[in-house]
Amino acid sequence: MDTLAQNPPTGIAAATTDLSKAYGSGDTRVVALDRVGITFREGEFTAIMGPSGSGKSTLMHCAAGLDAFDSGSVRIGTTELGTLDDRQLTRLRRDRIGFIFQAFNLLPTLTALENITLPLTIAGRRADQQWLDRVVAMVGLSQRLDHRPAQLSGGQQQRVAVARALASRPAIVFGDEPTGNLDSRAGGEVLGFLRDSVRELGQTVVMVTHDPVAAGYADRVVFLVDGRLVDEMARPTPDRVLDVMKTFDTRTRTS
Ligand SMILES: Nc1ncnc2c1ncn2[C@@H]1O[C@H](COP(=O)(O)OP(=O)(O)OP(=O)(O)O)[C@@H](O)[C@H]1O
Repeated sequence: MDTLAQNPPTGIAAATTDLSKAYGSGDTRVVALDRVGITFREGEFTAIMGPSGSGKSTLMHCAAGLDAFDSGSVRIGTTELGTLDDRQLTRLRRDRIGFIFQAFNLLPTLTALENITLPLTIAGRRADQQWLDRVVAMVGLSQRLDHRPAQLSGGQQQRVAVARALASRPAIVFGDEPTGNLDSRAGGEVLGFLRDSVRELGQTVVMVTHDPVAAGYADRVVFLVDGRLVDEMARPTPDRVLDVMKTFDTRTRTS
């Protein structure tokens, strides 16, 4: 697939416009996303934060083509997800999007290298060896490529998952609490690698997190409350993020 021809550079890796989604109906209807408009620029690291139930995971899943939405639009590059059928959507996810989840989701019988290249193998694509070497070196796994997941620490396993997400050089990488299962040191390493992938490799990364320290690694933080985008912060620090989160606690308690 000639992705460049289909997707001329726009500087925008992904964007949502008036994105809305509700679960259930009648008395049990919950509006998870309420007309969310957000742009993820190429080469930028964005953290999505907000109180529990504010719609973070729903936003990520809709933006990544994992979940259907009710109205509005989502685009990856210049491709509108609403125009794709299931088969095209599956292909877009496979070819253009990288995923990192809280659980590492590695296959236990495969080596680190086989896990990293598995999505390419499934897609029938050859790895760009130079790119793969850079990614593997960046996450510090060069000496451990023959190890199986059980022979790696949690932090190392998540580094394999980071390399797997980057291996196809996707348009955008989505992480759902990627450090949720790691201690603070291993989590800090993984976040450092994600930041390096943005700084050194020009990747675009979007991460859902509860952790102000994790958000401090991002270039900007967007805040959701009750399915709405309510605030945004450039060059976040953990303290400033915490201050904003505290105002949400107060609002929730007094509403
Ligand atoms: N499958 C579902 N069925 C019904 N309601 C759902 C479903 N998934 C999410 N919701 C509701 O939609 C709202 C947003 O949920 P979502 O998981 O996106 O929030 P979140 O900010 O990611 O929460 P958390 O931080 O607790 O993971 C919540 O009120 C949640 O209860």
